[in-house]
Amino acid sequence: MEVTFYKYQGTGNDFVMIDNRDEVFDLGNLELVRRLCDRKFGIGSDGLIAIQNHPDYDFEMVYFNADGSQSMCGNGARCAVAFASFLGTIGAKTYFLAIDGPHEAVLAGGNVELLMGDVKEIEDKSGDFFLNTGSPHHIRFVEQAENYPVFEEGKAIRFDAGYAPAGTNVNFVQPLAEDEVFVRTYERGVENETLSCGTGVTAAALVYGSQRLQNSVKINTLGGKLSVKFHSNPDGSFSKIWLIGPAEQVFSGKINI
Ligand SMILES: N[C@@H](CCC[C@H](N)C(=O)O)C(=O)O
Repeated sequence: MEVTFYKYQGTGNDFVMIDNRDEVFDLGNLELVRRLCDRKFGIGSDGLIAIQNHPDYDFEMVYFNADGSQSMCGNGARCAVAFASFLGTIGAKTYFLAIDGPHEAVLAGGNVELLMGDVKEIEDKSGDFFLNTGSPHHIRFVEQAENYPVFEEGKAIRFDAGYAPAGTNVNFVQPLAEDEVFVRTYERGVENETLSCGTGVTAAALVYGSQRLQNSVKINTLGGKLSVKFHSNPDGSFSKIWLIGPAEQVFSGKINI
């Protein structure tokens, strides 16, 4: 069967996008997900997203990492909103469902502004930090992210016994100014560094912003710029967390599945 796919990228985090409102794509076929994401034998991407109809929301986003595992994807969700807009199923504002629950998003000035789920707490990990922004993230501050061995160190922390069996994504964060950081991320499920990770930069912004008493943090990644705004609560939790940045369609095509 021939299926039309679309390729999207959000600050270099790239996704195969499928319009699955007619449910032609079998979401149980993880072998197919892995093949489509494969950069040699398939289309090539960090993950695959299917947009589905849902009775209570504008749409449901179903996200898979390139290895077929599932979690929340911030950049993917921004791309899914841009895709839903391209399909004409939403206006400038939307309310949709992802694996971690409901999200609002706004299309404004070429960006997609995504309301992330509330975050309960930041855990101290002997000078590093851990928090869940829809996906699990380890945060380590480094002086020079540019030359840091992100793959080697990231892989070691991702598979550390302390995070087993689920594992974690790992972010290396270099402070640039009181309200600005550079972030490089090793992603679980891609098992490599990606050019940007939305839930990762959100985690980095919450940790850095709460240390510097900033509620808005500019983010630089290898794939481009994002920003994160949030509200810090007295009990250590965070709410009204907005991840803001570009999301664009790169190309579309047809593939036999
Ligand atoms: N790239 C994503 C994160 C995707 C999920 C992650 N790899 C995991 O399995 O936890 C993002 O933009 O948030």
